[in-house]
Amino acid sequence: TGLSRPQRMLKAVQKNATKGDPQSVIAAIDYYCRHKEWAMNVGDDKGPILDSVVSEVNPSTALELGTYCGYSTVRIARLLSPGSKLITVEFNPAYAAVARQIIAHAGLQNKVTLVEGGSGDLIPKIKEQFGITSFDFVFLDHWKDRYLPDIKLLEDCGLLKKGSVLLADNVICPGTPEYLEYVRNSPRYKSQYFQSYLEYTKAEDGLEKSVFLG
Ligand SMILES: O=C(NCCCCc1cc2cnccc2s1)c1cc(-c2ccc(F)cc2)cc(O)c1O
Ligand SMILES: [Mg+2]
Repeated sequence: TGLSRPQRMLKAVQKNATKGDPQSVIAAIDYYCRHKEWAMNVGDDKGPILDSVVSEVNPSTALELGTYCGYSTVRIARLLSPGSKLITVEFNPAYAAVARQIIAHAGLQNKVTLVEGGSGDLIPKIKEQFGITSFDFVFLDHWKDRYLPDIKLLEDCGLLKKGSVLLADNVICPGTPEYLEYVRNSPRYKSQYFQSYLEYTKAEDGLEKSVFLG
């Protein structure tokens, strides 16, 4: 059966990107996915919106749910200040194996902790395992029907504080209707929609930024 799609993407990164240069890793993945084969990275339309929110928050502690091949992990980690930490969670071991190599190719492995497992199982263990009291920034990009239960879990575990910023991918396509309804109507969040496009396509998608009000 040969290489998987993530493995083919990794080969394209190893061939075309400069080791230790996150921007070249991002460019190599975007080129591959736009011209060779589509993949579910946040991509180069939504990516700059992600960048601007991360830069504005400048998080000391960040959480990413849904690593996939590490594209958004690299986008986030390259913007973190020295001493800041990104924890990224991936359910699929094969994806995680590729992501580790892509993150390492970008030279960002010291800023990133990749954890394998389901978000529902891992979130309650984060405080004890990583000594983190709360997250300044959370990027949601995993199972779309887990966005809502998982932010409630983050609240219940005391992992959000006043001012914590949530950024959710795919709120239009594939869509996260229950999540959107909740964050847009809850008095505990101030929400804002950033319209964009589904990665590497002309279909509409967007990111929802929600500030936790405590
Ligand atoms: O499913 C998507 N992302 C989630 C992968 C779920 C794996 C994980 C579950 C889990 C549970 N716990 C912890 C960690 C994790 S990681 C996804 C799909 C599309 C898409 C696909 C077809 C299409 F026609 C149009 C859009 C676009 C996107 O940008 C996506 O992000
Ligand atoms: Mg996504």
